[in-house]
Amino acid sequence: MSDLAFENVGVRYGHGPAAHQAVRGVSLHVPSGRTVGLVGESGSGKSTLARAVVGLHEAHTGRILVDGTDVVGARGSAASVRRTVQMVFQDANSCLNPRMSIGASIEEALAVRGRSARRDRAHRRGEVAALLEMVELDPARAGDLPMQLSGGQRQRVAIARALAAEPRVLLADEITSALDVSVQGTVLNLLMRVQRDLDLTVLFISHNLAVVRQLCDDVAVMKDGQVVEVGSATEVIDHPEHPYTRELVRAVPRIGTPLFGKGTTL
Ligand SMILES: Nc1ncnc2c1ncn2[C@@H]1O[C@H](COP(=O)(O)OP(=O)(O)OP(=O)(O)O)[C@@H](O)[C@H]1O
Repeated sequence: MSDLAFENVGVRYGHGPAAHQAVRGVSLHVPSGRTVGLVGESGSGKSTLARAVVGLHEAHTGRILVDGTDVVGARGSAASVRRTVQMVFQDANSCLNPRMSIGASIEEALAVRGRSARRDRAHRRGEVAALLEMVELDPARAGDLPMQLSGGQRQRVAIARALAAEPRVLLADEITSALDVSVQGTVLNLLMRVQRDLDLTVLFISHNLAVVRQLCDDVAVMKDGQVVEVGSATEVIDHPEHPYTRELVRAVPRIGTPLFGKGTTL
């Protein structure tokens, strides 16, 4: 378990007058072992904020604290603290080499983190098998290529790769939105189980307020690079205070309500 805190974080793209301020003065706390949802319309800065934690973008103001250590521009021991944070993306293909078996991909993630690098082959295979089992994939499939797996299975492999690093904080960026609706639930159930079993601290980015309400303890709402409302997920979604949150909640289609005029329902 680890505590993740954003203090007055700003991230911009580009420099000078043309710079685009994607994240502006965000302060947010993701307490140890809790799951916090991050919602907001497309372009509100959710991915940028998460990517700044793992160093894919540099925050130009503020601090990002993992267990009290600032990981912005981290070097040395702070860089090793940052490695306790792993991110899973919407598109599993972005982290999987199409020519590498899924077992080799997971083994690579183990080696990068120094786990297994000096162990013998049988030991490494055992670790890969355990990770595949953890994400509910048959270890006998370790030799499969990504293309031999379904989208949901590939996302499980991406989660296994992230877990190979023994993270304490997981950033989940729209991890089911590229998947068929029928498999989204199984991947989300897996995430919930893994979070509980490993006591992970999770920042869960999603457009799906119903999922956030079910999965998350708290939720933060982002608009134009800023957090405009934060609170318990049920409270914020059931009783939104900020006009923008109300708009987001209103935009969620409800079963039985007309979608495109009379007679068309979900
Ligand atoms: N690499 C980039 N270079 C320049 N601008 C970028 C870059 N990535 C994102 N942006 C801009 O920064 C803003 C925030 O984008 P970001 O992807 O963080 O939003 P988001 O809330 O995650 O959106 P989505 O829900 O669509 O993923 C947007 O205006 C976007 O166009």
